[in-house]
Amino acid sequence: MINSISTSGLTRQARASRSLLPVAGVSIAALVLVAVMPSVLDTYLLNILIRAFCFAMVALTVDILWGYTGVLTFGQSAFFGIGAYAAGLVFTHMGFSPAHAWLALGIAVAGAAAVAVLVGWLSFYQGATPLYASVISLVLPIVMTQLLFSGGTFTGSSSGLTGYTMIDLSLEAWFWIAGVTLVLVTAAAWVFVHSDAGKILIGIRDNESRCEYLGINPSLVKIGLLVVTAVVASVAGFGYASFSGVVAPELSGFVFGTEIIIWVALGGRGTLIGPVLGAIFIETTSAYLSGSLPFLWKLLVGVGFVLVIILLPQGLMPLALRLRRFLPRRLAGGVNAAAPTLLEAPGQKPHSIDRSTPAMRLEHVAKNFGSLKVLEGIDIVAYPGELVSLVGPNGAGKTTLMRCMSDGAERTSGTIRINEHDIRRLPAYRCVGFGIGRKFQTANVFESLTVAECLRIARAKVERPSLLRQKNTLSLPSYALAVLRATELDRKLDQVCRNLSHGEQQALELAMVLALEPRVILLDEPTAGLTKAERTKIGHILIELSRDYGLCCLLVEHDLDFVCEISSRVVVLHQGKIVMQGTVKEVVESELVQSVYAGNATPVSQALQQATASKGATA
Ligand SMILES: Nc1ncnc2c1ncn2[C@@H]1O[C@H](COP(=O)(O)OP(=O)(O)OP(=O)(O)O)[C@@H](O)[C@H]1O
Repeated sequence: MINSISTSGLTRQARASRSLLPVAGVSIAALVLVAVMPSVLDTYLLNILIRAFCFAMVALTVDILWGYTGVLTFGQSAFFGIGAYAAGLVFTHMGFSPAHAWLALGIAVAGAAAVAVLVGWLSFYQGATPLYASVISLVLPIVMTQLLFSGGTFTGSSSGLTGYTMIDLSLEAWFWIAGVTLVLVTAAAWVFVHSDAGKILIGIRDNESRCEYLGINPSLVKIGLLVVTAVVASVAGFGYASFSGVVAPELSGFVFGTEIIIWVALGGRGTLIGPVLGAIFIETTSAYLSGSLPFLWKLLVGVGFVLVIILLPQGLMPLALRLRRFLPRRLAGGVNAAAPTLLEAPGQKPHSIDRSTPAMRLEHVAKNFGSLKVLEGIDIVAYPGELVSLVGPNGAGKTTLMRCMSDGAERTSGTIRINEHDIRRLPAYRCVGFGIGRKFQTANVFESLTVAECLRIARAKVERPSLLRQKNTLSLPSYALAVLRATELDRKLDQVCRNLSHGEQQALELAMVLALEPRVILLDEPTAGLTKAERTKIGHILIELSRDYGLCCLLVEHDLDFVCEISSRVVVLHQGKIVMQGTVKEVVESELVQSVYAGNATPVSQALQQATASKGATA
C-alpha cells in the first residue's frame, strides 16, 4: 500500500522562512543612497546617472529574457526607442502639458505592447527555434531605425528630434524619479524571478520540451514575458526622452541593442543586479572616458567583454556572489536554502473512476519519416487500471509510438483518443490537459533547479504557482510521494538536479509526471539507471498506481523480467506493426513472438519463460 510520506525530519526546513526581508533590506539601502546622492554628487554626474538608470532598466529586461529564460534578444532597444519617440513626437507635434505627457506615456506602453505581441508571435510560435527568435530580434531594431530614417520631418530622420518642451523638473527630482523607479523595478523583478512562477522561466531555459509535457505552453509564457519587458523598456525610453529632450534613431538601433547585451554579459546574466550595475558602471565610465579616449575606450570595453566571456562566462556578478559564503546565511539571502514541507494532495478518489471507458484508444495510427514507414496500422485500446507493456526489438517503433500518443502533431495518420478526447493535431501541452503524462527515455528534468522546484513546476497545471513568493509547502499525490520516498529523494528536495545521479533524475522525472495527476501515463524505460532495490520499489508503485488508483500505464521497457512481473497485458511491436497483444503468458508461449526476437542478442524468450515460471512458482 502506498503510504503518505512522513513529514517528520522536514520540520526544520518547513520553518525556514522564504521572507522577502533580504530584498526589502537591499531596496531600502538603495533608496537611501538615491535620496542622498544629489546632495553629494556634481551636476554632470547626476545627469549621467539619470541616463544610466534608464539604460539599466532596459538591461534588466534583457537579463530576464536572456539570463533567466534563455531568449537572446537584440531587440529591446526597439522598445526603448518606441517609448522615447512617443514622448519626442507628442511633445514636438502636439506641445507639452500634463495631459500630453500622459498621452505620450499611454502611446509608449500601448505601442510597445502591440509590437511585442506581434514580434513575440513571430518569434515563439509553435516550432520556432531559439536562433529564429534571435534573428527576429535583430531585424526589429533595424526595421525600427529605417522607419525613423524615412519619417522625414515628422520623426526628424537621422537627426532625430530636439528642442521640444520637456517635463519641467529639477535635476534632483529627475534623479529621484529615475533612481526610485529603477530600485522598484529591480526589486519587483527579483521577487518575480525568485517566486514559484518565476522558476518556470528557468524551466523553459533548461528544458522547454519537458515544460510542454507538463502542460505549460512555453510560447505563451515567452510572449507574455516579452510584452511585459517591452512595456518596461518603453517606459524607460519615455523617461529618457522626457528628461534629456533629445531622441535619435540610434536609441532604437541594433548597435544599442548589442551594447545592452554587453552590459548584461559583463555584469552577469541571470543575476539582475549584475546587469543593472554593469549598465550604470559602463555608461558612467564611458561618459568620462569616451571624450578623451574615444577609440581606446570602446576597445577596452570590447576587450573586457571578450575576456569575461572566456574567463567568466557567467559575468562578474556571480564571482561577487560567491563571496556570499563568507556572510552569515541570513545576510546571504539564500533563497534556495530551505526545502518545502511535503504534503499529500487530496487527489482523485479511486472508486470514482469509470474503469469501463477506454483511457487510451488508438485506431490505424501510422508514422512515416519521409519514405520510411516507422509505424503502420496500430490499434490499441487500454482501460483505466491496466498496465500495458510495449515490447519489441530495438528500432521497432516503441518510442515513436509514445511520441504519437502524447503529441497530436507527431503521427502521420490515424486517430488517438485520450479519455475519449480526440487529440487531433493538438500540441503536447494541450494533450496533457486530457490527462496524459509522459516520462521520457532519458532523464528529463530541469538541471539548474532543485528537486522541490522541479516538482513545483510539475504541479503548475494543477496548482497555479505564486507570482510573488515561494510557498513553504508542496502538495503532491500520494503515489508521487511514494516514488520520492522509495528513492530517498524526499531527503534531497533542496539539491540541484545536476548534482543528482542518473537514477535519481529518472525517479524525479517519474515523480514529476505523477505530480500532474495524470489518468494515463506513458513511461519510456522508467527504471533505467535505478538499482535493483529501487527498481523493485518502482515496480510495486506502478502496480499500485494501476490497481488501486485506476491509472492506465503504458510502459516501454527492455528489462523483460520487470515487464513480466508487473504487466497486465503485453503488446509486441516489430518493424512498426503490432505482431501480438495478450497476457504475459500468451506472449511468452507465442512462437511468433519468439521468432520476432530470434537473432536478437537479448535472450528474450528465455527471459519471458523464466519470469513466468518464477511467477507460477510464487503463486
Ligand atoms: N526523427 C527521425 N527521423 C528518421 N527516422 C527516425 C526518427 N526517429 C526514429 N526514427 C526511426 O524510427 C525507427 C523506430 O525508432 P524508435 O526509437 O521509435 O524505436 P524503439 O523501438 O523505441 O527503439 P529502442 O528500443 O532502441 O529505443 C528506427 O528505425 C529509427 O531509426
